[in-house]
Amino acid sequence: MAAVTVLPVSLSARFKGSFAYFTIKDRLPQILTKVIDTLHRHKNEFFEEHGEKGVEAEKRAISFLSKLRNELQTDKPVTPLEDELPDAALWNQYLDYQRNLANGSGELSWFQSPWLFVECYMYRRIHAALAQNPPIENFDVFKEGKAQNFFESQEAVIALCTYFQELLKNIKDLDEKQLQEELFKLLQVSLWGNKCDLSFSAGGDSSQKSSPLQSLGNLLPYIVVNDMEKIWSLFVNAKKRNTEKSNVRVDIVLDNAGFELVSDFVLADFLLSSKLADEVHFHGKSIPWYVSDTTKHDFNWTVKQLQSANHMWMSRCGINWEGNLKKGVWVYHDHMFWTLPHDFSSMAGVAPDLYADLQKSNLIFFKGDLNYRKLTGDRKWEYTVPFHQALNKFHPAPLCSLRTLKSDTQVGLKPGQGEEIQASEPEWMVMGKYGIVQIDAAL
Ligand SMILES: O=P(O)(O)OC[C@H]1O[C@](O)(CO)[C@@H](O)[C@@H]1O
Ligand SMILES: [Mn+2]
Repeated sequence: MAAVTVLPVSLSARFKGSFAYFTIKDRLPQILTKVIDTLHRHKNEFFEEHGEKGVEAEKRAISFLSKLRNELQTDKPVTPLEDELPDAALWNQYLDYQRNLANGSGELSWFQSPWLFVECYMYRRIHAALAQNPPIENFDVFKEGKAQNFFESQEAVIALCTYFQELLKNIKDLDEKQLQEELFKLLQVSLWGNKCDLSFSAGGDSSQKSSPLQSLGNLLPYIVVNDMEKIWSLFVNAKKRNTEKSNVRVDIVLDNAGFELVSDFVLADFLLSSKLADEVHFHGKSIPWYVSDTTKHDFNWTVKQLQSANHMWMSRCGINWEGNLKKGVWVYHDHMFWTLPHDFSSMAGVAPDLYADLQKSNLIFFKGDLNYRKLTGDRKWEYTVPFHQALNKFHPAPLCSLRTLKSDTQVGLKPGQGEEIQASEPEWMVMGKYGIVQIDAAL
């Protein structure tokens, strides 16, 4: 008989004093308040664009959001979605599933439910507040914040683009060792780029201020799982095996727009320019999500911003990247699954088309904290549980998480390692100071 794996409990605000508890109690209401303020501030714009209809829609959206905030703060049951958006049925099935898991203990409230579920649910309701209210249905309440993060990171973007364009000049002459070193640097830039998300700071300033390359050495000790050597082996093996027959494909499941996205673009460009890979597939969100996550609009906007920048190397990057998209060696995808509440172990069942697509990849990078939570099911794992086990059969292809820790779940540590860091820095799992480059692949 096959062994049945017992999964640990889900993180949840029902554990008073936990990070989930503080997130739901403090941070989520703050985010909702900011969203409401944003809509207020755009009232005139809605009027100018759509007349009275625009203002009425804004009022309806605000009242829907105030009701949502009230439900959250008074720990009301999580209610089925009432809109007719294409994913509503899947959401409501998931809500039923969560209710059944709770052993029919009645309605599932905000503070009693799994954290991952209610947090995703809040963003889905924010989306509904707009999507149900034409003519402002396409307004992205987080757009301004994402743009601001990009502009405030300008110096870091310039430093990175300049470094990269210099590197490209002699990339053909680099030997294996040097290529490996450059790959490691750009992986780390993309990893630390994940510090710059906006839901963590509840929409406050979180831009990249210093030069992203200079500090890498100092940050190295904070990478608590470092599988960079394995990534290198994976590329070397993939090249050997694939020679002329088929392309080496890398996928990047994106996280935040702003500096992090630029760091992902640079990594993707490096993989092609160094010929370690032949095509890169990016996966973004189809609705505004977790304040700073990348949508198709953010993706294209960022490439355009770089292209038209008043700085030679920035614009060179933007022009090259636009070219990559036109040539089809860079491909942007979005899929409804990324904004469902399910963890990734359900992907093969819920979104078999996406799973099948990812199976074509030689290596999938998952950026950021939320993706890590979804990879590992957002559970109270022991630190030493192997990553492969926590993935709970999710394995479309070799995969790697590039994530700074902003939630209290972490697997794949050495015995005693977690306890040791905890002793010197009790908040280490939630402060965004530590990071992982964690791979699951048969090498
Ligand atoms: O952009 P990231 O790295 O996925 O982080 C999202 C953040 O939102 C959270 O879900 C907190 O609300 C944390 O897990 C994390 O801090
Ligand atoms: Mn994010």
